[in-house]
Amino acid sequence: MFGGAFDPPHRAHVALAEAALGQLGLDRLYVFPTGDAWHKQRTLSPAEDRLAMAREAFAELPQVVVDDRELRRSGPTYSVDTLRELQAEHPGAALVLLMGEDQASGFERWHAWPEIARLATLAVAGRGAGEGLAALRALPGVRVESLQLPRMSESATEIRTRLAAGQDISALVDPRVASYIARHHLYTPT
Ligand SMILES: Nc1ncnc2c1ncn2[C@@H]1O[C@H](COP(=O)(O)OP(=O)(O)OP(=O)(O)O)[C@@H](O)[C@H]1O
Ligand SMILES: O=C(O)c1ccc[n+]([C@@H]2O[C@H](COP(=O)([O-])O)[C@@H](O)[C@H]2O)c1
Repeated sequence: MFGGAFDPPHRAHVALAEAALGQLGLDRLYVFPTGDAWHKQRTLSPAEDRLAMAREAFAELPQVVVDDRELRRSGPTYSVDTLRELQAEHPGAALVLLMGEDQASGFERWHAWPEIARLATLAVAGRGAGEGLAALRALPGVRVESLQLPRMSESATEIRTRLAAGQDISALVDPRVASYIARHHLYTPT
């Protein structure tokens, strides 16, 4: 499972998914655009736009299923709820939760994290100096895998900032995502 605001999805998200598919031998990767991101300060772009962009961004990875259930769920989005559902739908499957290191550093603040740790192995991609991974490994009962991929500086924040300033984002996102953003006038001052 790979969850995120995907506001917008960018090249690092896709590289992380590819690395996980290859290195962990995943049969399938469910991508979940977040519904109500209780842990983020800002209001996210509309669900339909983030879902459509995620579908475009991951379109070339046949093992990826972009799933809208977190967008349809009411109340705050908790990954533990999604993992419980996946476990019920795929009895006996070994579940893996992907995340970047910035999320790993705050994992002990996630809702019901000990249950998440029982339900899934956490696979973490580097994004900082390594302290997020160390913090995660120090938590009791957490199974951690480290994904090997070059450090990528892309962030959705940078993309939104560049668009607001009228700058080019073509190096940071899939061309189909760039086209969706342009057609729907996303992230530009009105
Ligand atoms: N450059 C990156 N390297 C590694 N992991 C990343 C990177 N960008 C995003 N991720 C991970 O992808 C997941 C979804 O991230 P999200 O959709 O919030 O993107 P973001 O670029 O972090 O967004 P924002 O800048 O708006 O906070 C998170 O687990 C995050 O850690
Ligand atoms: O379940 C939680 O409590 C929880 C707390 C923080 C983050 N998450 C999930 O982690 C994923 C990445 O979050 P973000 O902020 O990087 O987009 C996304 O699927 C969030 O729903 C989940």
